Amino acid sequence: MKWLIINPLIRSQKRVYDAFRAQGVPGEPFIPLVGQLWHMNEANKIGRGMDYIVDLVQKHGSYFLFGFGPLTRMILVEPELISDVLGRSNTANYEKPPDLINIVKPILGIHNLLVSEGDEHDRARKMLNPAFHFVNLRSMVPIMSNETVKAIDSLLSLALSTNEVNLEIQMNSLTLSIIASSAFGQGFETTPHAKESICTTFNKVKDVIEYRTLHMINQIKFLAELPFWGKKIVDDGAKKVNDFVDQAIADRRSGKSTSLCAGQDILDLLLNAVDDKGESFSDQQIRDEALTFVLAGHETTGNLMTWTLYLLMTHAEVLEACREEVDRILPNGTIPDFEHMADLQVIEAVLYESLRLYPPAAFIVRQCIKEHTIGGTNDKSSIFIPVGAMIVIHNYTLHRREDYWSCPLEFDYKRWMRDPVSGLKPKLTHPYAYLPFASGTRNCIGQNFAILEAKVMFAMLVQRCNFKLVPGQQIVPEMKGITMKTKYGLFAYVEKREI
Ligand code: HEM
Repeated sequence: MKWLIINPLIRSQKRVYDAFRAQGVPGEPFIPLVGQLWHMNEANKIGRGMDYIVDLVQKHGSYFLFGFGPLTRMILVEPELISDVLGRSNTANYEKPPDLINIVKPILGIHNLLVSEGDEHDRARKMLNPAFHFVNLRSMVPIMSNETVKAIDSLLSLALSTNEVNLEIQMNSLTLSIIASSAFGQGFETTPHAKESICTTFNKVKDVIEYRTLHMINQIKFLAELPFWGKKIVDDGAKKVNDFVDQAIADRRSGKSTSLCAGQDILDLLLNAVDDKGESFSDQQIRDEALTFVLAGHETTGNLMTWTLYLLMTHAEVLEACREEVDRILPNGTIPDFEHMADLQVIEAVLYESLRLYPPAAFIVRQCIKEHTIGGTNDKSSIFIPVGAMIVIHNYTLHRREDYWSCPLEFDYKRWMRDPVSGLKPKLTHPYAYLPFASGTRNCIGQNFAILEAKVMFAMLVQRCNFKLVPGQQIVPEMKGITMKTKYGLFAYVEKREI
């Protein structure tokens, strides 16, 4: 009892709580084991889960303490302080939180970009950074557009048979197809039933992981190891997905399968990546990294698409501006390619604004492993961060701060339009006021891929479909697993647009 609960979940959490309170950091009261979970669940039930934190910022200011179940967290929405947590000078003082590791470990292992630390992470990041430069992603644009054509066909036939369509499910399935086809190539498309079987298994495992995370099972190590609450589904599913990826790697190595595009896909890039000494990744590392891209890359981008379509359906003038641009740059149903991307400026601005109001990664968590001070050493506003402290950078609230954004709750894509002469994006009021892809050494390696993919999908959906929101729905954001989705789905009538 003492080692499982009292020490890790009560004493150590209270120690961190007291260390912050002694410095005058405001916060909600310390309640052992449950913290403010009850309040948060009540807010979630009525669709105010995200706004609950917005309200706490109103109450306490831009940093404060909050009990996420047994775990004490410091919520941070102050850009200057955030820059000290995410910035390069303090990288060595933080790690990813153990609960994130528990969440992803069953399917991705621990040797991957998302959760590895130190030299292992630095090496992999250096080896993979070049792969995600815009130019290297160029060859994958046809995979993105081909998958979107297929998804639009099935979306339209589904709409004919069922009348209303849940766009959230459709968008997540499209982005899963794109990232998996970009990661595994031919085998994914041509092996009989591989695509359906792997996607279904992957989604089933993710659903169980989501359930276990919502019920605090993944966050508490000894609970996560017990053979209950869907653990077998996760273990069996992970084995099936891993076996498939091992086969895809073996087939690519032996030349039995190739990428689905003219150039290299993600699997080729992983196979060809070398470190400073000219050494490659092992097969197990390639498998874990490929699956990490699939997990980190599909739901985030799927949610971006869902929220963007919601905003499009509720802002007629935005739809009009997008249509005008798409019909001019991609006339008569032209399929977008890499060369069109720079010209799709309204489409791009709409996506950035959507990421501001509805960031799929609604918060970023770091655990302090070496004590230090943020906010300047002598300053009255400085905060000493003790070892074990968990910092939550709450993007959803940060992106809605009145002092950093004019009319923060308005959907105004024009704030992101590039300068027509220089082509540069407008300057932010603070570099750490907008963090949909995080920042610093652990920022999102896939952000170029995500923006490219979202531009292709969004431009084609605007070009080829008419969307109308099914009236009477409540559309509210909620954290599910590690991303922010709609609480009840996003239902729309979809029709083919004549082009
Ligand atoms: C709209 C889409 C996306 C959003 C909003 C997003 C957001 C983020 C954020 C906020 C992080 C930092 C997480 C943290 O520090 O805890 C992250 C990391 C990461 N993302 Fe993304 N992501 C997106 C798409 C993608 C795609 C398409 C891929 C892969 C192709 C990807 C791969 C990764 C990986 C591997 C990491 C870990 C990087 C590291 O720690 O070195 N993401 N992402």
